[in-house]
Amino acid sequence: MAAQRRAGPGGGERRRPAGGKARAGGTAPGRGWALRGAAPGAALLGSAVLVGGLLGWSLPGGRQGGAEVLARGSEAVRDRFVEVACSGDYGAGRRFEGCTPRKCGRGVTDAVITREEAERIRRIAERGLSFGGSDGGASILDLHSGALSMGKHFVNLYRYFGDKIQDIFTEEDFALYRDVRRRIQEKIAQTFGISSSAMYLTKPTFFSRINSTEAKTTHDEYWHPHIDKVTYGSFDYTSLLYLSDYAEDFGGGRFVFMDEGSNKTIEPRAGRVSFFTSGSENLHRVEKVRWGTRYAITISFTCNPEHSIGDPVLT
Ligand SMILES: O=C(O)CCC(=O)C(=O)O
Ligand SMILES: [Fe+2]
Repeated sequence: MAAQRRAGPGGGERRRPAGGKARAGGTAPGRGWALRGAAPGAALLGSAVLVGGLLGWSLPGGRQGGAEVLARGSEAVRDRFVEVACSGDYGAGRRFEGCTPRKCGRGVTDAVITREEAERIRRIAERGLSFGGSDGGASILDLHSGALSMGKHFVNLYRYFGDKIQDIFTEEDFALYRDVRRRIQEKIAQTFGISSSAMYLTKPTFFSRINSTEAKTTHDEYWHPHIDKVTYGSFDYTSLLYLSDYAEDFGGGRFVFMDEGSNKTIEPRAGRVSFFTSGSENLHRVEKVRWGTRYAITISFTCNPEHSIGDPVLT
């Protein structure tokens, strides 16, 4: 799902956290939420460079109804990686040595974050989201900016609660969030052969909670095909940490890489990390959730230090 970069919600900016990585700019992260319509959809599907190298890919999950399953919910995946040819999306702008993708692809692992950690993280999301929630089926909470879905709009949780925020989140919550982010960053760096210190957390990085309630605004329309680099601009590497189980906690809601000729599906599983280069080699969508509630975090990285954001801290 994609938080929209334009159209700022009432969320606005949280006071600058002390410490953490320096953030240039300081414009409101977590602005809005919803895809830019279906704009990147069909046209990009045709033009995307998606002919994967499929290195090391031995059909682990098997085929299902015309789509290949890259990772089933019922299996614990140690390390799975599928290389795809990089699109031209990384050439036009500045290239950052040790970070800008030379190797592109998709990885899935259930071995970086434990199910127990995922459950603790999900409780943080549930707590924060309990103060708001979209009227439609898709709500977000961005711990970096404080943006929280509320009805048809967004509010800023930090502005709303002020110092009382410490009654909602604890330092341990934030420490766990930081640690999870760091381990995912290292996994991405190792997999793509880049330097972890040359990549930076970027915005939006946010929790999502999706149920089957009908969409009320475009912010609720998470299911459109999109390319993260196009939708969010600064992304070079996208990661998703799933916090609930496909077919147990919710139905529908699978993640789909839309390749020419065939789709590749990832079934969410608590503790599962899926990560991929953010260019048009990885056009994707999320199926509509049919029942239950699906929790995930989108954690995004950039190679451009100017787009870096700091970890959230309780101040
Ligand atoms: O939650 C997911 O599986 C995907 C989310 C996504 O595509 C996004 O945040 O850009
Ligand atoms: Fe996305």
